[in-house]
Amino acid sequence: MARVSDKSSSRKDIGFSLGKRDFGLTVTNVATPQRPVIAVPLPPEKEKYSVERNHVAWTSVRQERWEGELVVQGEIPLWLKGTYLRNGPGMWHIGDYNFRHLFDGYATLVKLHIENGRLIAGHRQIESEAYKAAKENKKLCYREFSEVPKPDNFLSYVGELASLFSGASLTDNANTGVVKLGDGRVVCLTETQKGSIIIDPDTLDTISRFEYSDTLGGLIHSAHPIVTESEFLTLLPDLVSPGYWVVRMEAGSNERKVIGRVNCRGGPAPGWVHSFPVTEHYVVVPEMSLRYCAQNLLRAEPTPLYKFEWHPDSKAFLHVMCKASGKIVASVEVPLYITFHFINAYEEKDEDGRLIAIIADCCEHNADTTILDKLRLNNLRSFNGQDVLPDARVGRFRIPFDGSEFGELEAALDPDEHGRGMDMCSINPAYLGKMYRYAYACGAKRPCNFPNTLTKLDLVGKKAKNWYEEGAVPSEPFFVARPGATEEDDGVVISIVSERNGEGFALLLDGSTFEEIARAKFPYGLPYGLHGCWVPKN
Ligand SMILES: CC(=O)/C=C/C=C(C)/C=C/C1=C(C)CCCC1(C)C
Ligand SMILES: CC(/C=C/C=O)=C\C=C\C=O
Ligand SMILES: [Fe+2]
Repeated sequence: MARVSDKSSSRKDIGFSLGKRDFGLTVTNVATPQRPVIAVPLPPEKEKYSVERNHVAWTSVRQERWEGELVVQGEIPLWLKGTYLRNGPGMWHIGDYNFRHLFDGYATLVKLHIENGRLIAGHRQIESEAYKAAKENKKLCYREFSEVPKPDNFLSYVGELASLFSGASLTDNANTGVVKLGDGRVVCLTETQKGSIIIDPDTLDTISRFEYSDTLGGLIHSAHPIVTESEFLTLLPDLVSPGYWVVRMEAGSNERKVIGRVNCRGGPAPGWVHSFPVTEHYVVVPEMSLRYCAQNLLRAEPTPLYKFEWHPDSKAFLHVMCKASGKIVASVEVPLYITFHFINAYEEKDEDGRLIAIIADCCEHNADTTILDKLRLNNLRSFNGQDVLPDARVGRFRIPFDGSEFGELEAALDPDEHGRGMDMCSINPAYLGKMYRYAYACGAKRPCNFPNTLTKLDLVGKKAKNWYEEGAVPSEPFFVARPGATEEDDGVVISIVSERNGEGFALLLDGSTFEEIARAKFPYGLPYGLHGCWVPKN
């Protein structure tokens, strides 16, 4: 078993209790955790799929924060210097009250600081207003993805029902992703604009809310902006006059400026936009037929589609906007689709170098909305060996530039290559918006109820290579390129794995061979997390 050294045992314990269930948080001394690590014995073979209620992936993080050095098995390349940060909803209860959906949890940031082949890890809760209010009042005070405060405490805490429309009751629980802006600031994000929170990548301290200094307004945005050294691009859905504002914020600024606007072509509201892709010159604006729903926003009890509504009759579209002019240069109807995550996009040229189409790839759930409800915690916690994860594929859109009304959607490779599970993708960032070959994602080794493999996709060779360990739930494989690399897959892939026995480890795979190069055990398993970023050390 890996040893764990603790470099912060003198830190003061400022544990607190969220209601009756005591978290005993902020225990930084891992040698004497407040609760023993519960080593759940592996069930006998015949019962190996007995209901997994206590998988650490779906269990609230056991301490508010921890930091220490991990023992590394294998070898971390010496060129890898920096901090991997991963964000995600890691605390799913307030006292005895349990949240329902994976996306409801309060944000848990994890760091892996890597230097000279050594690894210092840590995790910490983000001090959003929503989290602090829950701690102080021992109850839900803001609207989360599916959770809504009960009228009495909601009214007493925030004031009035109209606060929904002003945004005052919406959460700022920045639990989806984390990005490093071109100016070095590190920001945690979710789908509400107020849930943009600057953190310190070394200490994981919450610094302040990221205030957008413009007057663009709106309450929500895409959870996945496109961030480069020079800019931050995002989409602001307009729920009043259905459409999307495409906006750009220069590195170093807090002011977003409008590039252009897309009006929706179908339905009563914009389609949900969790992410979107760009090419070198264009922004692709997806209009899914899973649309925001004002009625569902107001509901106290979630529906199986949460804040959304499925409108297949309203059709599905992809719009292409020129980044330089803001003009819409193509807008096509496409087959119905469901995606959280676009992978990448690029411009297709003919032999004379003329642009003939845009190719956009995503993790596509076969236009089946049930994936959203499959991510309910009760479902995730009740795996009993049944193969209940709906099929997904790498959906490849082709948007022709010849004035056609329709675009195409096909699987980019045989979905059986990755067990027909597909989500949580990354690419080599140097290939953003460009023709690319490789993507890394989570696939499925069936039977399963959640993606359980790390998968390297070769979109040219139409093959996938999968990493799998029984009972393991790995998070998004995140690619970090080797400085000076000339091959697309020359780098490492980082993931954090939660194990069935309550343990967990950081895992490094070689980006090219997809073989394990190192792993380092945490003192205790961490809950599942969503998206990460890399903060290089120069
Ligand atoms: C964790 C993740 O991937 C998504 C989180 C999404 C959230 C928190 C969405 C919140 C929303 C509301 C609280 C009301 C308005 C609609 C919507 C943006 C879905
Ligand atoms: C984890 C996930 C989907 C898994 C499906 O197979 C989606 C996460 C979305 C938010 O980031
Ligand atoms: Fe996401």
